[in-house]
Amino acid sequence: MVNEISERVEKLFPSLQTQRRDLHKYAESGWLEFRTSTLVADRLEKLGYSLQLGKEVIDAGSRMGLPSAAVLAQQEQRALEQGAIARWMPHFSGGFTGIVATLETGRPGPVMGFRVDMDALDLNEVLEDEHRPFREGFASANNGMMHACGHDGHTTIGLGLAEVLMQVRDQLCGTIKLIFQPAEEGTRGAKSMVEAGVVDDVDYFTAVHIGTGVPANHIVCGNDTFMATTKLDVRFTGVASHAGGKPEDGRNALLAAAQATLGLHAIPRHSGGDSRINVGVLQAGTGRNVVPSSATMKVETRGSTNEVNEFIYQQALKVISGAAEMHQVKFDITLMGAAQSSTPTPAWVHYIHRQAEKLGEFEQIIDRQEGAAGSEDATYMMERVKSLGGEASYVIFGTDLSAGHHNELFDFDEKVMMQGIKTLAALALNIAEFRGEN
Ligand SMILES: O=C(O)C[C@H](NC(=O)Cc1c[nH]c2ccccc12)C(=O)O
Repeated sequence: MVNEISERVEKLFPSLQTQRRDLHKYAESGWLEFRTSTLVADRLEKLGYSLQLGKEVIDAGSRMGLPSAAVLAQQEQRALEQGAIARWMPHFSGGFTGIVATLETGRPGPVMGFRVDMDALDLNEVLEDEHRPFREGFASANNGMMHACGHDGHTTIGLGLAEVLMQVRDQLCGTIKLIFQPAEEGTRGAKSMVEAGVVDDVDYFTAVHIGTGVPANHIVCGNDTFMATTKLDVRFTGVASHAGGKPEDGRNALLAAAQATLGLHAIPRHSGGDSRINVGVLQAGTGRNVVPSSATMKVETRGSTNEVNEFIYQQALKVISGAAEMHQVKFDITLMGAAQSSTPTPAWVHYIHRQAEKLGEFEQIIDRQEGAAGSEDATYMMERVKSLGGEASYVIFGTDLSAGHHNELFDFDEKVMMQGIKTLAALALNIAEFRGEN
């Protein structure tokens, strides 16, 4: 069985590479994955999956950090010009770029959910010969959007998995659910899929990432370093006035934002775990001799537990309103993204470990590892599945990187996509083992 899967996946490699490079070239940021999602839907339908699309799998009100209507419309147009398949577009229009593909095997068994993400980062790719994607003609054609976190690889893994599982469908049981999620960056998309009920029937859930500093040919079966996080946009609104003639008439939004920034970074640590705070953007003012009447900030809080993050978040709200009060300016806060902390379930991690072992191509198979803490909104899906009694994990496939994640020179060794597909396919094929039915 293992050999059969390996051979099937290896045969797919040239098409996986072509697929990944096409997605890389037409990188699309969160909620703007219009071209990507039409191609994914089309492919999955051709493979024979039943599809749920757009509003069926995305709860409109739970979307966070959605671009403006103008940007959505303009990017939809851009996608069509770049080869998006028009007949699928009505499903995704307006920022509903999510897909769930289901394969009912017709044999009794559990529902297995696999989640991949599809979005690029707001980043300009390096367009120079030192960077392979440019050298080989698949660097991003979209200014300010770049696949610099490997989600082009994740989407391709999802499509490759779909193809292989369909090939071996006679050997599968239960139901396979492939979840293609928008807007992971900024932790904006997963919650809307959870609120649409996408994972409510999933018994065994697995999300994947490539890279993240894990060496090539290593696999982490149960990554558990996720920090809970909240992302806030803050806008201060004051009153402009003559900085020389009537400074007392002004209400200084720049000072409020600056005060808030220092106050945010002075929030105490928490004995319950690690925390982070970052003011990543601060923009204010219009002219040298004008008391600044507007300021905007982009802020994120993180905590190693939901409780620690909640503490930092609540403190942050007080700091922001205190700074506004101090300078007599108005403020409003928009929640732009959020994720939870989550730990995988040990039995599922153990099962993944055994399947990875059987593949016989990993040099190291690790259950968990201490690591640089990042955040991931797949944690919403993991926590929902766990709360309903299911199993969940987050698997990392190591790979050589040309530069770190979120860097303009990021690229990965495409062979990792095969390891990803093989491992996930093995999880589905051998599920009877986990259920103790063998
Ligand atoms: O908060 C975000 O915007 C998500 C973003 N997420 C990632 O970069 C993914 C990530 C970071 N660290 C890890 C470790 C394992 C898997 C995935 C990751 C982050 O932490 O800034």
